[in-house]
Amino acid sequence: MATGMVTAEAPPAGRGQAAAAEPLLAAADIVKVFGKLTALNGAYLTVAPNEFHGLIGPNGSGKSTLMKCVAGAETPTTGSVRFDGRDITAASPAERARAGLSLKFQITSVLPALTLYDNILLALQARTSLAGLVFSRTRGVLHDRVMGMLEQFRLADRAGEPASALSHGQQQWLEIAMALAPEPKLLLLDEPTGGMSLEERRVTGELLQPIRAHCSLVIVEHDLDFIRDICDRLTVLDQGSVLDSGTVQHIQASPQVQEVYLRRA
Ligand SMILES: Nc1ncnc2c1ncn2[C@@H]1O[C@H](COP(=O)(O)OP(=O)(O)OP(=O)(O)O)[C@@H](O)[C@H]1O
Repeated sequence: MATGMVTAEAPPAGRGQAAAAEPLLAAADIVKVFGKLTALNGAYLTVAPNEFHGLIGPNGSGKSTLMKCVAGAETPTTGSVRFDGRDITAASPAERARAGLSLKFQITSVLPALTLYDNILLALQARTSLAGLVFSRTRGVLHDRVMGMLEQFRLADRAGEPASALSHGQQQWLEIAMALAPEPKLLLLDEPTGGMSLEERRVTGELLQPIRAHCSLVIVEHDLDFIRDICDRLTVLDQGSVLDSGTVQHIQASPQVQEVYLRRA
């Protein structure tokens, strides 16, 4: 858990206050309208390099929609998304991936009939250009990277088995490994511990910690204990707007946040 000062996070520049240094991700003033429904109404999300950031809020508060606006799966009606010094508001999901954004959503993308090894290899090759595949000494390099990812997620001894043989939790870890294979700067996870046992959740927290050295994380989760344990900062959405954003300690002490969660308990 973070041990920094108990401070609320400033809204991003453009909402009245200048940010101290440019964050890795700054989604600002995001509005998303679906027909007559306003799913996001001026939401924002700011993430620093190497930060683990949790996005929480009641059902239907707009968490997944905000993640999709960051990933490019949805286009904001208005607002802006800056990533690693670039405005990516209009960039395609593929362009965002090349810029260093990687996402794993609730719906799995593991290919169950393929081995764990080939699932990771495919994830690596998907981000490697054809020229890179043809001209580089790829096989050996990619082999080391595939096995490295499998080892990091405690799956190396099962490399040759089909992904369908894994437990639900292990499939989630394989998919996180696939999302991390292209070495992104920011990983987006939407409810990665859904359907996991308590022990699998605990291990998931352990497996994620080392990525902090080279990658930031935005994670949507309903398990507040899990998110409090692994995140540095939290943003709380309610009815499409940010209720509060700041360190875990700040959010835990926030009267507005307590009011929303108590109101719905
Ligand atoms: N493609 C869509 N078309 C129409 N309405 C949508 C669409 N996607 C989301 N919504 C609506 O937008 C609102 C926010 O949905 P969203 O899935 O972002 O919330 P959430 O906080 O992730 O919810 P949950 O915790 O239940 O997953 C909801 O009312 C939802 O029904």
